[in-house]
Amino acid sequence: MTPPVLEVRDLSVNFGGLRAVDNVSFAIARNRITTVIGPNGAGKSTLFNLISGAVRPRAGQVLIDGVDHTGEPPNRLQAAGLARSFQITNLFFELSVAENLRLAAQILEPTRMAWRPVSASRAAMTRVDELLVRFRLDGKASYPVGKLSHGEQRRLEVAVALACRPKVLLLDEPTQGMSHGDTEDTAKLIKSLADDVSVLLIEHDIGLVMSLSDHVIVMHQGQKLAEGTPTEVRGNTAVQSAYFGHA
Ligand SMILES: Nc1ncnc2c1ncn2[C@@H]1O[C@H](COP(=O)(O)OP(=O)(O)OP(=O)(O)O)[C@@H](O)[C@H]1O
Repeated sequence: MTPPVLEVRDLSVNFGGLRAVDNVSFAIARNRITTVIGPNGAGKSTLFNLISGAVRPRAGQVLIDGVDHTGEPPNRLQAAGLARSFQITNLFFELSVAENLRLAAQILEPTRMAWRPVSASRAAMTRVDELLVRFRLDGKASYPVGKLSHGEQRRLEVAVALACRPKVLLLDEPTQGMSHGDTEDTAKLIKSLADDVSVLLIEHDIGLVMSLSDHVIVMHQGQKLAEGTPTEVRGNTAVQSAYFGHA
């Protein structure tokens, strides 16, 4: 049987006396959108930090395609197929849109080509062109990132994360701070990503969660409170009282 593309088993971490993530286990399905929800402080970002190698777990395992990658640094996890989008913070604002994508896509070049200038990297350039079109940034390829709108910067951020053709993409609140129109566009874009990549998302906009997700994981006080389809989760009384504020 094919293993899940990403699985976490009994993942835990403490910050001082606080168990920020407490024995959390789940698997995400291939080419599906799985969303983590939960009130502020529930442990969602910490869970992402554990999965992406930013924080080492105290216990538990992170498996990609059935292989244990627990505690590996982000670059090793990226090589194993895991990418994370960082809310604009890893864009180079003074470089152009295309240059940002080229740098991220450079990893697709064979190692023996690594010394060549970025502009001579055929595999990377092909990927950049694909992403520019797909993310509707082709008209702005030569713009410095600092000149893009907030919505365009967020879109570029996701494109940069996808440049290395990951198997799993972690997206932390991809629509935060966006206008209504940009949020709708981004939702459509994320939906279309699942053709190529399995997506794990943190999102607060519950309308978006319900329309976008194939599967929802609910966190509360560091623990997994429930998981299921959006309808199952919404109908769960424990989730209603912990998250929606009524039962
Ligand atoms: N580096 C850290 N050191 C100490 N405590 C931390 C650290 N990171 C997170 N915490 C604590 O761990 C708990 C979980 O935080 P986390 O940011 O993962 O929650 P969250 O669900 O992502 O919340 P939000 O929706 O507000 O972003 C919180 O009580 C937080 O204060």
